Amino acid sequence: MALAVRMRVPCRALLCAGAQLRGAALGRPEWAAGGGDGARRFASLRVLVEPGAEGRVAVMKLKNPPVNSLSLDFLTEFLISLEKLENDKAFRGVVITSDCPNVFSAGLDLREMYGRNPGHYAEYWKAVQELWLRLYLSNLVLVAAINGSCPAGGCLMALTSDVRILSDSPKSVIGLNETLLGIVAPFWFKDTLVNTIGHRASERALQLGLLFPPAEALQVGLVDHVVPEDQVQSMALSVMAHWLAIPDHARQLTKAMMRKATADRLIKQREADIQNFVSFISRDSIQKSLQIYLEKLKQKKG
Ligand SMILES: CC/C=C\C=C\CC(=O)SCCNC(=O)CCNC(=O)[C@H](O)C(C)(C)COP(=O)(O)OP(=O)(O)OC[C@H]1O[C@@H](n2cnc3c(N)ncnc32)[C@H](O)[C@@H]1OP(=O)(O)O
Repeated sequence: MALAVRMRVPCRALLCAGAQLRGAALGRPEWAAGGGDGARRFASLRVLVEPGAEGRVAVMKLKNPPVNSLSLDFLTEFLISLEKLENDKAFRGVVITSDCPNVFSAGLDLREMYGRNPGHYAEYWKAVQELWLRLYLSNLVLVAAINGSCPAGGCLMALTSDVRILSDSPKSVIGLNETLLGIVAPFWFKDTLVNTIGHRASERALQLGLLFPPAEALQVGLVDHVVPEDQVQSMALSVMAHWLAIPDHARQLTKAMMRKATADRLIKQREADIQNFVSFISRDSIQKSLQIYLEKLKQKKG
């Protein structure tokens, strides 16, 4: 039974070791303990982890300004933080939120997917897979407190949570908008969406690259609650308390039962998925689409 509850994801240790090496190579400290909570509060450059009330819940704040794009450095730091929390038996739940105003996460970092070499694309995609697997199969209760815009990879990250709370703001749009960039959401992005909002709604949302405003996101089931911006965190903690009232072993086994088949589809073909990504993203036509999209983002500023 313990084996079933504690599902491990292969290659995690390797990825984390890689991250530590990368950080060390950059000559900066990996972790800084801080504040009165001593060892329980820790931070990397891009992820702040604070213990919440009663110490059973941690709040992870994404801090990769300006838009919390999921760069390789960010992903590796996030995975190390998550592993620390998973390994600390005191923690039963994590609220994931953003430290950047108006943006939860802008999704995958386009600069990691444009103008690089195949080896880099492969390393990056492996880290993206790892993020999804670790979050999707986490034994912790995960609540996404989505306090801003949440496109593409940001939406994928939120979809791995057990509950999503979205701030009621015109900036807080959420969805898998990959087609707008001329790229295609991989099957495991699609599976995660289908498991959340169903097949027909996903088909429409994915083809049109829809970014749902709060009321529509709630209606389609992409998020569970929409609340005023200043209540996102308190709502997340109150929902968390409800989920923590369930015995961990029963909840964890149920979560695994619901999610394992979806995760296994990727686990069984991780290497092929990496190769598909590398050949897709390396195509001249895809690189051109990304270039145009990046230029549009820059022009938007005027
Ligand atoms: C085979 C399948 C392969 C891939 C799957 C990919 C999934 C993805 O996640 S692709 C990424 C999709 N993301 C988006 O479409 C979001 C793009 N960004 C935005 O729409 C906006 O930036 C915003 C998130 C709504 C925030 O808007 P705002 O606050 O007005 O900031 P900006 O001025 O737009 O951006 C500031 C700065 O950040 C850069 N940037 C924005 N998004 C990304 C990103 N995803 N990756 C890298 N960089 C990003 C933007 O270009 C600006 O850069 P400057 O250098 O300051 O101009």
